[in-house]
Amino acid sequence: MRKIVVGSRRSNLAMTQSEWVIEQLKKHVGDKYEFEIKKIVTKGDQILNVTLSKVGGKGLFVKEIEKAMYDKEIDFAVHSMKDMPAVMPDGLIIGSIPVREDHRDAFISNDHIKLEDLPAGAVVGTSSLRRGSQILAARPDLKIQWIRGNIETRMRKLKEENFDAIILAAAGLKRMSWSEDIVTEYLEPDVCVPAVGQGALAIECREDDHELLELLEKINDAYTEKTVTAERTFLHLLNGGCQVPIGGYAYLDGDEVVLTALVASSDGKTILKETVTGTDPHQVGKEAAEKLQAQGAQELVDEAIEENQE
Ligand SMILES: NCc1[nH]cc(CCC(=O)O)c1CC(=O)O
Repeated sequence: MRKIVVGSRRSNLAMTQSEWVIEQLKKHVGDKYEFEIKKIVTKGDQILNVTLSKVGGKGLFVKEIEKAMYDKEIDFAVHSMKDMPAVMPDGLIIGSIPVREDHRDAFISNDHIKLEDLPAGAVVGTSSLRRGSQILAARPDLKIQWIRGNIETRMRKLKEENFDAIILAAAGLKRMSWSEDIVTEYLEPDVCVPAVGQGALAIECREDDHELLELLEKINDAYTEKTVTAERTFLHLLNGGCQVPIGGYAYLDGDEVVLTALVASSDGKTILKETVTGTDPHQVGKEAAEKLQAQGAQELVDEAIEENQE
């Protein structure tokens, strides 16, 4: 009997996600395999008081885990899709994309005041340029203040510090079984385009582990894979890391992928948004990138990268 070692960040969300994946796999393998979770501390988990975009962005959460995979200390790792770099390192692949959780952002305010009813000058906490930008586009009279920490920490800061509202991914709340009562409203993509891949998981493994790949294939979700592929193709072509407000959300309408893609300025004054439809997710992602580029998206990305290097 083969023991499969799952590498996981030690946060509650990461552990919950890893456990969820193991549960799904067990439905297909019976007791043919044994699973074990190995906790790994990443740089991103250690640096808590700096804006993520300033310390190198997404790669921070995955490097140590990838090393453990090369060294065969672990066999696969469960990541939030939105934390995955656009390009996979040599020898590693996304072996499976399970069914997506809720893709939306959840708006959580003190006294359950909705976004449109917040008084002028109210403070919204987020560490996401994408969320900040779209909130300011809808409500230029609000203030965005950076907030970091896991869900528990942010909820505590909402109550104890000078925040009127915070925004969290609905998926994280749902996976952690937080009551929906804490959510004031879910922001639909027409108000706040989610992060590319938000709510989806990526299972990363060695590309030559064919036995494991065959197993992971069983929990791959074709709908999620297709839509996330369109979103990630768009992200990759615009070369947008965490430095620029960027978002993308796709769903299927019959055979067709419908992708809404966004690139914006941090102050929310420039919002470039396009919706593209087609049957080939790569083509749809590419077309969305081209359409936004034609509107000046690359300039926004380049400006943001320059600002970040100062
Ligand atoms: N940015 C951090 C992060 N990465 C993944 C999730 C959980 C949601 C998901 O799976 O997309 C979160 C929390 C959040 O954005 O509120």
